[in-house]
Amino acid sequence: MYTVTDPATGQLIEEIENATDAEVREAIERVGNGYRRWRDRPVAERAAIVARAADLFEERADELAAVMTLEMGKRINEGRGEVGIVVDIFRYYAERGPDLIADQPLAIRGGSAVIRKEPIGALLGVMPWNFPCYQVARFVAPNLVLGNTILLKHASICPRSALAIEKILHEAGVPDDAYANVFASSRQVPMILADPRIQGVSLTGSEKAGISVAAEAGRNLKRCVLELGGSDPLLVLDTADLDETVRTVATARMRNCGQSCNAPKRIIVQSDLYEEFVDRFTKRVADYYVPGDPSDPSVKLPPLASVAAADEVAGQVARAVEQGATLRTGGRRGEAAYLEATVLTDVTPEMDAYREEIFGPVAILFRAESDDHAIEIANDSPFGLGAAVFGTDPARLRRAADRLEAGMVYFNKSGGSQADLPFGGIKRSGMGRELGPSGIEEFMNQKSIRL
Ligand SMILES: O=CCCCC(=O)O
Repeated sequence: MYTVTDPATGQLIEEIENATDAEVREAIERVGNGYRRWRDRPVAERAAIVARAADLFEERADELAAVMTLEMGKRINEGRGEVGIVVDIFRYYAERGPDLIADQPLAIRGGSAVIRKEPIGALLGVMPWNFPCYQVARFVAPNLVLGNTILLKHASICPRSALAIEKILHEAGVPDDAYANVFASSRQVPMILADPRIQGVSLTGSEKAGISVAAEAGRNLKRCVLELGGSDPLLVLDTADLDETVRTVATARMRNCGQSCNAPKRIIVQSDLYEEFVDRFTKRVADYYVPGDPSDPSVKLPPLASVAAADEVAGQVARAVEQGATLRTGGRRGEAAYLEATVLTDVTPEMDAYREEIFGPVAILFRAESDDHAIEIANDSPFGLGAAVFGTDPARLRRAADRLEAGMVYFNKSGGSQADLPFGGIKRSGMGRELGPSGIEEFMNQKSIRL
């Protein structure tokens, strides 16, 4: 069942039946048959359609933000911000896409060749609830410009976002056999991947979902991009302005109610700053991140996306405390899907919280005795999505960046996607890249033509 439940009140608003197997098969057939027609249209036409989609997303930013607030509790202003990134992504691929997929001449021994950049077919996208519009955009925009067609299975708590996105794409001129939303269940994903018309899958989601989709993709020899969890480290090596660093780090951790794969979930602070940092950070979190109605633009801490998500995170916090961590602030569940913003310290490698991802408004602070120690703690994780280093000495920042096991490193800033910068991780954070030039290459046939 796809459901709309307001996480701020717990009220069930709408239920939508899952698609039947016959409906899923019909959708596969549609995007499978539509592939050659879409691929054969000139790239300039596909890019113009993607540019029109950008305009429509921009026009409907308020409407989309309101849908996200209702479905998964996103703060209304963050929803508008998310749609802003979506617009950038569609515009980036509309403008840069045609060049990114132009023939690439290659001098080779004994002659010359050209790398022709072609689409591969119909693709499946399996998308999560934390950024209902952005996650779809970074998969869909490059692939539509390239000439692939798309079957989209959105998260079961975001059916209205899924339909609003489909409507925009169709109104922009994407034919309904080039993009189709399907309310499939996770159990129908293997059947979709087994179909010969589907050539690849992109999943953003949990490690568990990644393992199951990767296994099906492997069994069926389908290409796959996985953007999974993270427990990103943020290193504070030194600072010229502690209050500003504290504010920036707290904002990064609490953004989207802490439900970002690339949020800085482990904050590692040099020992000479540690005590002061912990005090000021705890005060900032306790005073500023007061829970409230996500549709009120002045509210800083919305509910989590669902009661189940809030229960899970509250359970992780309780277990950490049982295992010996210090709870500096927060930790209590509120009504519906609310959970107080939380700060934990004294988390040790023996505790579950040391290694697992905590997908909610919970910051864990660690003390490091040196840069090397900070890097050692940062790398002691099964994940490798992003990392951030804060400091004033460019040489120390660069040295840390060289040694951090992560797909992305940011200096004096934490995460924050941008259309032209590749995004992705290593280790258990997944494989492949989205956004930037790399994002259009994942489902591309780089055909070698020996002239
Ligand atoms: O959950 C991952 C999405 C990242 C969003 C962002 O960087 O803005």
